[in-house]
Parts: sequence; C-alpha cells; structure tokens
Amino acid sequence: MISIQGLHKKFGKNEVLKGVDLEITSQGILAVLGPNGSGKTTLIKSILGMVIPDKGDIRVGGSQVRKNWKYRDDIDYLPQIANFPANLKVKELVSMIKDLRGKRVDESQLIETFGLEEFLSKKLSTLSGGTKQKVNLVLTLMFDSPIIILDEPTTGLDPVALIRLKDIIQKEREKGKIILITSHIMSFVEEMADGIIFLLEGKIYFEGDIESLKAQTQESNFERAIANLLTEKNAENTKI
Ligand SMILES: Nc1ncnc2c1ncn2[C@@H]1O[C@H](COP(=O)(O)OP(=O)(O)OP(=O)(O)O)[C@@H](O)[C@H]1O
Repeated sequence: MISIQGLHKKFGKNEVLKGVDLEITSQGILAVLGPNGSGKTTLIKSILGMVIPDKGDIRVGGSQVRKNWKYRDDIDYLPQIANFPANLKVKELVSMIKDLRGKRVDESQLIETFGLEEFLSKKLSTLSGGTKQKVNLVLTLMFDSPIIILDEPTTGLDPVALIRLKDIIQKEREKGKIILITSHIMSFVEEMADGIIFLLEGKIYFEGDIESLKAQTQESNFERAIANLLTEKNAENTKI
C-alpha cells in the first residue's frame, strides 16, 4: 500500500507538485500520466525517497518514507535514464546490483526472455539504446519485490521485446503486486493499466479507470480522451 498526502515539491521557483493526494490500496497496474514536465518522475522519486518533499506525508506499507530506507527493499525501480558504468560488462553489472541489494536471485530466465545471452560479456558502452534498456529491465525485474515502479519502460524496445515486457508485467500483476508505470505511449497504457492518474499543474487532475475517462470526456479513443483533458483545462484557464 502506498499513501500520499499533501505532497508539495518545488525546485527553485518551479512548483512542480502542489498538493498531491493519492492512496494506492489495491494491487494492479496504475499508470502515472501527464504532459512533459508535469512531475511524474518527481512523484515517483518522492515515493522512493530520492526526492525530498517540501511538505506532505508519504507512507509505503505503513512506513514513513522520510529518514527511512528499509521499505525500499520492497520496491523494484526502473529509472527513466540509467547511467551505467561504461567499462563494466553486462554480467559484472548484474552481479554488482545483486551484491548491492544483498539478494540471491536467478536472472537467467529474464536474460533469455530478452535475448541478452550474447551480450553478457560485452561492455555496457558498446550496447545499443534498446539493448541497454533490456539490461535495465533485467536489473529491475530480477528481484521479485511486491512493488514495481517503471519509469518509461518501453523506451527503445523493438516489437518482440515489447511483447515480452508486456507478458512479464501481466505475470507480475497476477502475483498481486502494485505496479506503477509512466509512459507516453497511450496504446501501451490502454492495454496494460487498471487505472490511471493524470498530473496537471501540480495536482492529480484525473484519477480513475480508462472507461470512466472516456465517459467523462465523451471520447471513445483513449489518446483523444487524454488530449481532451488538456484542452478542457485550457478552456478553464481562459474563462474570465
Ligand atoms: N533535480 C531537479 N532540479 C531542478 N529541476 C528539476 C529537477 N528534477 C525535476 N525538475 C523539474 O521539475 C519538473 C518536473 O520534472 P519531472 O521529470 O518530474 O517531469 P515528468 O512529468 O516526469 O516529465 P517527462 O514526461 O518529460 O519525463 C520539470 O520542470 C523539471 O525540469
């Protein structure tokens, strides 16, 4: 369970989150959506304790996030941009991350699923963007934690890898996990998400399932329903 109350965060004068309240009590896939710069990554990093909020309360599994690190053992996190040490080989990075987390896991199935066997002895600097993302996914998904947070997981993936990723996420969902995903690929979100939140101007502007969003916006197409939220907000802002 993840509980967020009154979350505020600004960077200098840039007020990114202006009072976000969110209760994630049930298992399933929640997509965190919003325009570029709306604060999706900031929200995720606040949950992970990587961004310190100015105000607000965040609890994961009942534990306060502030000045705590133990709860992070229960979260597998895929960052949007992974900065890997260039000279390390893929297999060295995998063992390093396992050592850091102090967990014994068998990543061989994931390596096979993403066709990474032939890259295990290659240096990270020599890999293509999509292959790096596959490595990034293995590092995240190998730990089997109850909460998974994926920031733009589909970036750079070819169609086969994308299908494999979707199957893995569905299997993780069936295990009863809480899965948070950010993505700008609306077809991916529509296929995968049980619910969405839409961040706009520092707040959650919509929270619910995709069918409710379509009903609210009177748009049968999900992408258009999302665009409709933005134009609706624009219209509101220009009202006198
Ligand atoms: N460490 C930081 N220092 C200063 N500004 C930051 C920092 N991190 C984020 N920001 C700013 O906060 C705002 C929100 O950024 P964030 O990355 O959370 O947005 P996002 O919704 O994830 O965007 P995108 O869809 O482009 O990934 C942006 O204006 C960004 O420039």
